[in-house]
Amino acid sequence: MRSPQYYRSNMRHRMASRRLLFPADFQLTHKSSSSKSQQKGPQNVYDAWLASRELPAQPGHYLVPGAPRPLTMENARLALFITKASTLDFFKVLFELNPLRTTLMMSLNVVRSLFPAFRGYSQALIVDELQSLIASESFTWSRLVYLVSTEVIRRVIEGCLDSFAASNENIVMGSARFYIEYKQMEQRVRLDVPTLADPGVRALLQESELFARSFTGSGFGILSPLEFIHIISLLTEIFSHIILIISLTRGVSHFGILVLSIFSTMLPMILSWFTCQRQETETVGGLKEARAADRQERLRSLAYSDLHRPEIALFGLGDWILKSWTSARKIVLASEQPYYARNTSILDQFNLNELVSAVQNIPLLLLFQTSSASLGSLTVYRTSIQSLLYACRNLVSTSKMVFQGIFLMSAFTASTKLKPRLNPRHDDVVPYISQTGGVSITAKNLSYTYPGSSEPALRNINFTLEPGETLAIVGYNGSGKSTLAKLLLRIVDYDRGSLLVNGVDIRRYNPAEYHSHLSAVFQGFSKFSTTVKENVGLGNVDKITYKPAIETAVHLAEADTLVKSLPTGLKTMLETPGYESLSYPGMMMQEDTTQRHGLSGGEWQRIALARAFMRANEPGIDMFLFDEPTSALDAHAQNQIFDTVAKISRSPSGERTKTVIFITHRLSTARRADKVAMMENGTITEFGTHDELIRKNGTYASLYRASI
Ligand SMILES: Nc1ncnc2c1ncn2[C@@H]1O[C@H](COP(=O)(O)OP(=O)(O)OP(=O)(O)O)[C@@H](O)[C@H]1O
Repeated sequence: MRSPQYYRSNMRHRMASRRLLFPADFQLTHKSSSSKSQQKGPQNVYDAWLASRELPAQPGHYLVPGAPRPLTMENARLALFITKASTLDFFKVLFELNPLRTTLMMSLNVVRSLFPAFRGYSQALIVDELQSLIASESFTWSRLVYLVSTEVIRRVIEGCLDSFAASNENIVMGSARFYIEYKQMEQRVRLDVPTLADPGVRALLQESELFARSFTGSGFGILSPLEFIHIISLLTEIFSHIILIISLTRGVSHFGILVLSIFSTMLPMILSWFTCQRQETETVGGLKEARAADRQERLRSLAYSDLHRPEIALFGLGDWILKSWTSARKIVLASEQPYYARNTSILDQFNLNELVSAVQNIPLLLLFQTSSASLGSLTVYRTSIQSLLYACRNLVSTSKMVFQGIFLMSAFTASTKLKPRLNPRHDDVVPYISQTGGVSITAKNLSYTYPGSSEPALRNINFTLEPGETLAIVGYNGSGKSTLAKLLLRIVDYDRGSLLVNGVDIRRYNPAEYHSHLSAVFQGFSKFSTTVKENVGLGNVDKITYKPAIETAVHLAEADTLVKSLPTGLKTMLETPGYESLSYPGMMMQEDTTQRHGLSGGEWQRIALARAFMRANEPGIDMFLFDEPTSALDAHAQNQIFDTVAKISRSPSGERTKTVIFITHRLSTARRADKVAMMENGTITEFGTHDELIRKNGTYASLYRASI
């Protein structure tokens, strides 16, 4: 059983997240966990989204992300609220992406919805003409040929219009998809570790992702919000059929006609089942598109990956990811156009079912030759009934989809308002100003508990570091060394105490700006699924294509011999654990002919060091932080790396220019530092120079003696 402290700690994190995540219009109050039961309605879209997920009669328990909302009065009210609060704005944004084409799309949808009624009328004229021809003494074809030709021309025009409307719709949808996906990616790369650790944020982003995928024809296309337009055209269609039926049935006993109409509805449905069988899975794209699809997916998973989040933040990779993804995505989207065009050819508009349906009129002609009602009227009536049935059925299913789509859209809208939790309020931001020699750090009573943990990982951390000093953090496993490093690098925020960097509260720096003055190697550093060159160059994206800078970094990390030994040197594609190439739906699978090369733990460590050293010679880099940078290196290599670090943290004249912090289990390297922090159970128990701590004869001294 969990202790009350656990729940208090959990609650504290949940409430803290709600206070910090949203701007003023998304300020959540304590009622949010049971918002459905509140008399007052939702305050904002997030509230409405959360309330729609809440299980009835179980406040605080939520449907899993993506689960359909039951059709209840309460959910209908929430859907209405969301529609009023955000849907129109959202459509406005989409409209502004492509005003002309969107207007055209909407107008064409309404016009096309009138086609079935026209079609029925046209068929009726032909049938009437046939009837009068058969009944008349003087049989002439001219009028019938005229009507049939008109019908053929009408169908061709209709087919062309349909084809044009479909390709126009495809372009509108394409730009909407791009916008939504871009916004999604943008949010992912901007959000920081604490924001993404929040389960509420995760659920919100998951539903937002489902929404983005609803724009993909081959994904959750049925949930597309553009179904709203479909509803309008279905309503227009239903309306036109009703008008037609009313005008035809005035004064006619239509029971028999109704029965026959329903019967004739069945035949096209059976035929449509058969024609569905011939549809094949189409594949498109060449090598270029396949590569773009592969790269797009790799970048997408990079943007979504929690594993890479710290380095994405630290090295400011957000823009690079977006830029690279944009170019790959555009290639993939362009390759989808021909596929769509093939699917909407004019031939497809000549639907076999409809021709059969027209043929069905001939037996009807013979059957009802004696009826007082015109056979044409009967035909119109029958096709109208048939279309009305289809349209009503479509309306119900489309409305259901739109209902679910509204909630997914609200997740997207609310997610675009998420603010990275580490970003200071606009009024609080202080620009980072470099000091001579490197950063100074003053930590006072720092404490930190991981979300969901009952025990703090750090408690009452106190120490001071002057500019240019070197600090070694040592201690047992799990004593909090890496957590302290994440706090110092502003990857996570502390709960209590204060942390001054250059005399300024670290919380007042813009994290991206602060990160641009640091370089680091994390304990679980990233192994990017790309070339050696990119793996190193990502340490300074501005120079990712500048070979001399990459070669210098490789040299500093003593990785020259390694790179030379690889099959294609810097261009060698590295094999990374856990990465699987994904193909884009509908994309032809290409044989991956590129040989990927695996590296040993120590070799990967050199690549990670080279990445950090990409910033070594950049002006304004004030601190290096290495979390066990040489744990996999042999003693000789380790000494060489520390010599390099000592060299690059000084100017050519020997003055210190960077503060260096390293975490190590090898106490022989710790003695190279100006100061040593000995950590135990989440706190610093001993702090001073190596000699001071040896003289103190405490834990550090005994560990040191044990290591030599
Ligand atoms: N994401 C996390 N969520 C919850 N607890 C965590 C998380 N990461 C670390 N901890 C806990 O925080 C404590 C400190 O972990 P930390 O990684 O800082 O230790 P460390 O001193 O760096 O260990 P090592 O020497 O093994 O690298 C540990 O008890 C660990 O279990």
